Amino acid sequence: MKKISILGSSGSIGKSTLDVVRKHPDRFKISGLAANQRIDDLIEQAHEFRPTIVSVGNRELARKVKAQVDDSVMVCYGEKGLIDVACCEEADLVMNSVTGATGIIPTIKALHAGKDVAIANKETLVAAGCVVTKLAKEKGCKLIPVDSEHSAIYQCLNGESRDQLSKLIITASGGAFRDLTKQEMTGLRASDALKHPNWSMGEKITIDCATLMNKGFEVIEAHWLFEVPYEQIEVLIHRQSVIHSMVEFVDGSIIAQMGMPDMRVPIQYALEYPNRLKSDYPKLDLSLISQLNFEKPDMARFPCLSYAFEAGKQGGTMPAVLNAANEVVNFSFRRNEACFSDFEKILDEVLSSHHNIQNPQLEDILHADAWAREKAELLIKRQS
Ligand SMILES: NC(=O)C1=CN([C@@H]2O[C@H](COP(=O)(O)OP(=O)(O)OC[C@H]3O[C@@H](n4cnc5c(N)ncnc54)[C@H](OP(=O)(O)O)[C@@H]3O)[C@@H](O)[C@H]2O)C=CC1
Ligand SMILES: CC(=O)[C@@H](O)[C@H](O)COP(=O)(O)O
Ligand SMILES: [Mn+2]
Repeated sequence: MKKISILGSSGSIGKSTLDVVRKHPDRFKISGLAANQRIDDLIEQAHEFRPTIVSVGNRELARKVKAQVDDSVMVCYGEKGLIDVACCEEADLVMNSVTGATGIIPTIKALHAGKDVAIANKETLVAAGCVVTKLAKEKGCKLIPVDSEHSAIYQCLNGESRDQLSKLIITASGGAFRDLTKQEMTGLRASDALKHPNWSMGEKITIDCATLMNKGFEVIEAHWLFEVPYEQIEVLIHRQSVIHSMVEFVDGSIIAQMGMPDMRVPIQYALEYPNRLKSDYPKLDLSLISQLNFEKPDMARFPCLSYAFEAGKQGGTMPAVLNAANEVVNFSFRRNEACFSDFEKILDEVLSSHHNIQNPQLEDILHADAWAREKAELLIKRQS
């Protein structure tokens, strides 16, 4: 039995992870669960999966949870609670599926505690990839990709020699605005951006898909996970989201991983890696798909993708700044306090006024993150 702690159990990835666990009671057991605000979901999960520790966003919510779960369950809260769940003694593997830079410290603490981490929380790798990947190596812990593209690449690289890799090809649906001109995108709101063509996910990532920032983050994520230079990472729009990503080798062969757009597949692969378990998830029937389309991304319509390539290449604290400023604009956009064109404008302004620090320590990253949030918030306030 592998014991798993889930950070972000009330979210989209968290719930899909619990569904995988539910389907394989002989293989997985839940040791800890952490949510933030959605305590009703967490309480229900605690009743079903019987973790030894749970955590929620604050003390008041923890008090409510305590009154409704078994006495034996330890109930924590806040930043420390998230860390306590990540480091709980029982856990063999931590699924990090919180959103945003909140995931950085719990990932680091889990690795320090010797846990393998299944990493869905891409913002941790974007902002602190240098620190986290180095630490995982030092501690001999696995950092297993959950993001569908990175799981695909992980599978394509299985058994291959790294020096024969020629490039990674990360596929992208193109997001909700893929068929619109730049002009048509200006007036659009969060409710429009939330209509992802292929995947059902949390709101923050779905908005990031509409700006192609999600794809930009995935480029940086791939750079750190697979130690591949940015010049060897390509993005390809593939509107069906059936090929989850590809790897090209020096002989010109391309290996692709395919499947239905269902996150339970990469999640299950991460939980059971390097083995595969039987599943009853809907299978891909290629005879029902009349065509697979591919096109180059349009950086002029989607400047966030080029910001990410640029920030990744500059390295240092630049990706942390990009991530933090994006979190602020994304949040404001969802509250109708920023418009779609603010992603381009505000991120450009924050990035160009940042004094980059190369080879950053964790403190430099956290400091850059805080600086970028403040700067982006100020810019949004100023223009409204
Ligand atoms: N959804 C998907 O298919 C994919 C997601 N990812 C990545 O996985 C991560 C999660 O995405 P997704 O599941 O869609 O997001 P959701 O918004 O659905 O879920 C986020 C989860 O994180 C929790 N959370 C947020 N902030 C805190 C905090 N401060 N402390 C504790 N818990 C917190 C939420 O708690 P609560 O709801 O209780 O407030 C919720 O459980 C993101 O980094 C995303 O980029 C990557 C690939 C695919
Ligand atoms: C499911 C998943 O991995 C998401 O990160 C996905 O990549 C979103 O789709 P697009 O970014 O291709 O729109
Ligand atoms: Mn993805």
